[in-house]
Amino acid sequence: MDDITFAVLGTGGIGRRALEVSQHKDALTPVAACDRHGVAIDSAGLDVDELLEATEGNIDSGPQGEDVATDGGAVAEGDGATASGGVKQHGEGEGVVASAQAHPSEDPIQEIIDHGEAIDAVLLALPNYEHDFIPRTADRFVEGGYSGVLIDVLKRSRVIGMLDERSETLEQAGITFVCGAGATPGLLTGAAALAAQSFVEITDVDIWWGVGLESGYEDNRGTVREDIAHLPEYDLETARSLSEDDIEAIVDDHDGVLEFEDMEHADDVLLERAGVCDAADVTVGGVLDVRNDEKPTTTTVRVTGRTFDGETATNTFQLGDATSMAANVNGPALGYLKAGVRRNRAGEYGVVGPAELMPGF
Ligand SMILES: NC(=O)c1ccc[n+]([C@@H]2O[C@H](COP(=O)([O-])OP(=O)(O)OC[C@H]3O[C@@H](n4cnc5c(N)ncnc54)[C@H](O)[C@@H]3O)[C@@H](O)[C@H]2O)c1
Repeated sequence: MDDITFAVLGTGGIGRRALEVSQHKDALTPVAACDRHGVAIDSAGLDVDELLEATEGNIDSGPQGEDVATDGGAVAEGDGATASGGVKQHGEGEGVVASAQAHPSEDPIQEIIDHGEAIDAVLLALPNYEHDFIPRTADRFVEGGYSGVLIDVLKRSRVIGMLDERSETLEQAGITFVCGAGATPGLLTGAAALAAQSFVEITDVDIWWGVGLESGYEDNRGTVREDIAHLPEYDLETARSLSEDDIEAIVDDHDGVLEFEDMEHADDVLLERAGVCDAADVTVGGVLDVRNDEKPTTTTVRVTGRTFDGETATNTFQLGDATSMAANVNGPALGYLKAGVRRNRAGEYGVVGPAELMPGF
């Protein structure tokens, strides 16, 4: 496969690690990266080591007032450090602007769109507090004349429908949109689609994940906040308005271990749109331990079905306990990105999920 140039929108917990993991994948050249404060663009390839080093301990994470939902995204100087989202601010400049390759921007996403012709794929590692933030960002790429791959690692089922509504527009623009392509949904959805191949009828898909995040906690506060929204007593709106102290109090109340059941994770609709099973047959839950790096439970996908010759069985897929969330989100996201580029170059446009990039059902 020829070289692939790509951009990362959002250099938070996920986006930074995506840049790092890309150094270990063949033929991937990161040419642009932005957060809500600024943008780094170099068509010859970003110096990832410099960018990561400069932004170490300087992650601009979490929601900031209303700006997360705005199209531009930039906020006034100084806003971030005091906002509820909490900027880890140890260097000069907020977020990505601490890198010598980056400059402050009023509208960093637009700057990347304006360089779209030189970018084969764009990974959207953006927050998901506003359900339509990622779909609206896709609209901006269409309006800006972009034709390439867009890929996200979103979690919520309802966003997939919003992307589906845009399928025709994306197709006409020549965009291949790979949605829900992180770990879950993403890697585990693809694993379920593969495990389903033994069966002619699927009765249940059960996804149970474990994440130990002690050393990654600081860098992944955005994800922890979004996960809190899945607890029965919270929703996206209430989770978004929590202060850092509120989040610490919730974590303390649970002794650092948050357990989730029946999560609204898009694995369900992504398996349904691939024809594997009904969304209602898919359950997702898991355990997040922010005080240990060891996983509190082994991540397991169980696919139960009936074979053509009348047997009922369960195919099981497990992740190794030593694989981190960063490894399980970013390896697959970049792998799916490459699969998306292959489709795009073959003239296949529109919305596609991770299960559709596996053997057909
Ligand atoms: N599918 C999976 O397995 C999986 C796993 C983990 C995280 N995620 C998802 O990944 C996403 C990112 O998570 P994270 O922990 O990196 O979050 P984060 O809060 O650490 O990072 C978000 C980044 O987006 C930037 N941003 C916000 N608004 C912007 C704007 N308007 N313009 C430009 N940049 C903007 C922020 O500055 C920050 O750099 C979340 O939606 C999370 O749910 C998915």
